[in-house]
Amino acid sequence: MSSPTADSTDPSASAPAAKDPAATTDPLANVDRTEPAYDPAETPEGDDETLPPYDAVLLLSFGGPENREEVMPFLRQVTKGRGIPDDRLEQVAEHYYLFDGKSPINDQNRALVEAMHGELRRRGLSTPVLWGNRNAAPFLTDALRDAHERGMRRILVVTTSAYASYSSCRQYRENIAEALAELQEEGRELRVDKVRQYATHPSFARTNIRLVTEAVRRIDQPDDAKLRLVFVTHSIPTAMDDTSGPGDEEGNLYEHQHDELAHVIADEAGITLDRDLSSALVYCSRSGPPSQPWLEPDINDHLEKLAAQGITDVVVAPIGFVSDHMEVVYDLDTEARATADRLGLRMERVPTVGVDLEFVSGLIDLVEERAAEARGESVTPAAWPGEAMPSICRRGCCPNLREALPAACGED
Ligand SMILES: CC1=C(CCC(=O)O)c2cc3nc(cc4[nH]c(cc5[nH]c(cc1n2)c(C)c5CCC(=O)O)c(CCC(=O)O)c4C)C(CCC(=O)O)=C3C
Ligand SMILES: [Fe+2]
Repeated sequence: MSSPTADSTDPSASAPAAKDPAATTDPLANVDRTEPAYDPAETPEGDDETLPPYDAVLLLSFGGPENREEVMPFLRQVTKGRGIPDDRLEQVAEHYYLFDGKSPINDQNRALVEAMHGELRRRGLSTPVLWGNRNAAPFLTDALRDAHERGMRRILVVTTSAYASYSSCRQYRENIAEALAELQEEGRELRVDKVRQYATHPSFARTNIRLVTEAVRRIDQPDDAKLRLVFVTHSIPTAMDDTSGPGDEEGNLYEHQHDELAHVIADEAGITLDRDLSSALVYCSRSGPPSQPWLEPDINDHLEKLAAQGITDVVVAPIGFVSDHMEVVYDLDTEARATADRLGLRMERVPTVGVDLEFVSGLIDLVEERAAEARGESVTPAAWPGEAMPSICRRGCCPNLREALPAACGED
């Protein structure tokens, strides 16, 4: 590989959150920063093992703004071509302004890139870990161009989205196809594969089980009848949920995967703690016009109902999100917490899986599994609860209901 040069897409060019005095929250307070920051541009050459056939792993995420000036351009990028009125965007922007325009998501991803690289290194692998976003710098196209500049040709993508559905899976595949087409016009040929969606990977379940179990211990409410587990995910239009899945006419895989995981977590935490833990799956961050049905109930409405039933303590577990971002720090830690306070409910928010070692180790298991598959070796994909999602998405799965667009990493 030729000697790499750092440029503006280099994630290490920005200071990590822990060193940013302007940060209003520090979601990375638990990150071990005693090791020097990982710099993908400085991957040592030598006889370290890589992971054939891949030259690099790329973390693909949603992206978020980091200051006030970036908020409206970010929101316009997210809703591009969707005709969302500016006053709706201004309303969402207010959530970001509460945090000085800085979403925690990018710092979380910088830490995750570092953690994934650390886990690869622990396994004796020197494969670089790159980072690209759909909606904010470093943009995916720029990250892939940079990889091509550095001589890389085959890239393995891991997204920060675990479940089935258009928004959580196919939309990322469309972004990859678009980026590859753009680069092809520049004469740059790259091949990109993706690890399977990991909502049904055992390490995702086990990490969430442990985090919920610890949160129940913290809340100190011994009466099962007064305590509820509240599992939360991003609401999506019911039409999007109805068509989520491998195109087998069944649909509703988005909701089903969350529901199944929520039950396993409640059961397993209950076994560990010898308690009978009741739970519900609820939603946050609904957008779209009121006339369009989205998945319900909303977490705030659910908290009202629980309080009316005499519940005093809630453990809120954001299983739909792999790290803290605006939905977590605003919709849950700000809005839902205010609702809980008003109702006199004690609320314990469970951490997201973030850079938890067991979760990160599971991601790298998936990376190794996908590489073995690409080398033509037979692999038995671990899955619990439920079934493994395919690493090459099925034709027609999780369709784009607005327009058919090319998507990478699938049969169509
Ligand atoms: C399933 C799902 C995930 C989880 C999977 C994944 O992680 O990808 C997710 C993540 C995220 N969604 C995010 C932000 C936004 N989502 C929006 C809009 C929408 N999300 C949807 C679904 C999802 N979204 C849908 C069906 C819409 C409406 C239609 C559309 O526009 O596609 C809008 C537009 C404004 C509004 O209408 O609210 C914004 C600003 C951020 C960044 C937060 C930060 O900055 O920290 C993240 C991680
Ligand atoms: Fe969203």
